[in-house]
Amino acid sequence: MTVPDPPIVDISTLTLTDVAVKLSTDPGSYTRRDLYEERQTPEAGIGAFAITNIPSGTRIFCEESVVMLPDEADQVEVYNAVKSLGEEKQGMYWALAASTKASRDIGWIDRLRNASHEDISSTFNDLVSSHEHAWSIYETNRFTCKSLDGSSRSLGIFPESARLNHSCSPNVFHRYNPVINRLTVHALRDIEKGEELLTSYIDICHPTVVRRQILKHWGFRCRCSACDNPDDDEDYRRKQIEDLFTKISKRESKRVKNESKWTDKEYKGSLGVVAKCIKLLEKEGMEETDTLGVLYTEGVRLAVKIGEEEKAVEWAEKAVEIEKKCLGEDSREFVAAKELLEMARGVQSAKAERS
Ligand SMILES: C[S@@+](CC[C@H](N)C(=O)[O-])C[C@H]1O[C@@H](n2cnc3c(N)ncnc32)[C@H](O)[C@@H]1O
Repeated sequence: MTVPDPPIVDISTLTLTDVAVKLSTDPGSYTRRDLYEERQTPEAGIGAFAITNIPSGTRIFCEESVVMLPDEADQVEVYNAVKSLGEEKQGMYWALAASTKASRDIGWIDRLRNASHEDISSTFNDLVSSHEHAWSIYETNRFTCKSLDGSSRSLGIFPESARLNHSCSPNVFHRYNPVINRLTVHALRDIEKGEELLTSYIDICHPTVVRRQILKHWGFRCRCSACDNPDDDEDYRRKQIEDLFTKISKRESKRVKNESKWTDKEYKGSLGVVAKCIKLLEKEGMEETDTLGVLYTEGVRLAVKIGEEEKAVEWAEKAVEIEKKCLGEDSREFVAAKELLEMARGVQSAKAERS
């Protein structure tokens, strides 16, 4: 039986007001220094370490940016933004790590020279060095900040969260939340006292060789368990996951173009690919919003479409759990997942009443 298209909640169409009216409290801005401390690590500069057991889903950071600039900002704009900060925030900025190499693009140096109306020749070298230092800090510590509708991207510096080192098997999850204009960091699993809090700077679905290549940007070689013991099986599974994501997105683009001609068989085919990928992700313990969260949501849509309401409700419940754990109840993803669950339950009860 083919049911009519359900009222799918597309999170990109949820407006700020839609989400804001569902929020009752302002989360404030905080870092849970009762849960972690910063200290020097042997090889990775400063890191953040749990000083007590931290349960899965705990929000550890909820931080405002000190600098947030459009994606395309250059060295001059970054430097000017930093110099316009108050003394305390500037101090926090300059204290951050600077690991990236100088950019090969030197066009900004001409722009800097042209922008100055004074004779600065004697201090020009120092000025260029300061710009390069500000840029390297920016490049080392920036977090991506997407607008609510996902149409624009900025880069932000959040000086407390910037102390989080990287792992390809992370135990915390970071994401800029445009609803509350904060970067949030949540525990992805139960974290034991003494463990370092590690987030992933990159898409963890890539195999080791690709992850290493991307991580060169930050000037280090990752020593996490996935990179140090690159087990062929694990790498193969990550590659499989990456390929399945590509397949799912290709099928989805094809469906959008041929919506009216898309048959039940094709919906079932897509559901099969999604279910396979979900199984692999569950096995790998990749339980983030960008991996399992996205797939559960896609799976619910397909399962409802071909009349597998029980599966749809099961996955929608899991999607709600994942969004709550990774992003919290004040995220649009959580709100959308709850609405998806209500929709799936609604379709299920309507079917039960009919039969
Ligand atoms: C955002 S900062 C993280 C905090 C930094 N350790 C500090 O001292 O402020 C990123 C930099 O930390 C270091 N880093 C992060 N994760 C690392 C890792 N897994 N192994 C070695 N160095 C790492 C690299 O120098 C990287 O460019």
